[in-house]
Amino acid sequence: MSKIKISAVAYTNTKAFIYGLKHSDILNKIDLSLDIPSDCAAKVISGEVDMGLMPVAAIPLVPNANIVADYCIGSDGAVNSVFIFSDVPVEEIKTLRLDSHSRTSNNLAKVLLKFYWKQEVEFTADPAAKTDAMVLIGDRTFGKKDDFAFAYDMGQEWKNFTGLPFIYAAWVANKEISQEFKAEFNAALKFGLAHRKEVLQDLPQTENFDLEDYLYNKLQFEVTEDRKKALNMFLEYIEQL
Ligand SMILES: C=C(O[C@@H]1C=C(C(=O)O)C=C[C@H]1O)C(=O)O
Repeated sequence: MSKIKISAVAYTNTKAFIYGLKHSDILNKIDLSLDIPSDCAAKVISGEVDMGLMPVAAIPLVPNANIVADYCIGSDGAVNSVFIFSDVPVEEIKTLRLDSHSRTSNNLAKVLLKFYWKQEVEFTADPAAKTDAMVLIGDRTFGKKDDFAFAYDMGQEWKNFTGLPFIYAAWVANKEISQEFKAEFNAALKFGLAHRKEVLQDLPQTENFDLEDYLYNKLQFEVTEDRKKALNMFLEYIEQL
């Protein structure tokens, strides 16, 4: 049987899932690559891999997209790794630099600025551009919150806007995946989440950042009904951008 090709996010938020996959027999049935989120999306879209933990904003671009696991990268309010960092308060943001690693959070910033804060903002993907504010996600944000005049946690801002939790990345396949494989995959992810203590022990200490709080409280990993509702709402907002 040929192996199922999988791309997963290379950030700390995915370490428990990777721990689960590596401590399960499923490891022999998959071909796993770890990538930045925008590359996960590109690989699932192009068919280079069969499934990936990919930014949900890219789901509409995936042929035959289907969510194949009960777990995700989510939050209910603040997530502490998805930010708009800004020199000015949000009402004064005129220009914003997007994060080349991101697909979901770049769109979340656009949705929040347009529909929640009602700001007209010019966006750029040029990493050298000088702007009022920028989107930054993942491990590169750890401990950076106090370096900026304003730090907007977009998980929290989405909750303020909609009252809902959020889902940043989901396990999405571009083809039919067997029930048997899905069950084994879910069990491996669940095992990893149950062993976050071991995962924490292996992580390098990070200054000004509470990794335990991040892995146990800020990040939430279940695909709940409210999170699905948030996903549909988010994708509808993206269509109206
Ligand atoms: C919570 C996070 O969620 C992520 C944000 C993503 C995005 O913005 O496209 C994609 C995958 C997740 O890693 C994070 O990276 O900090």
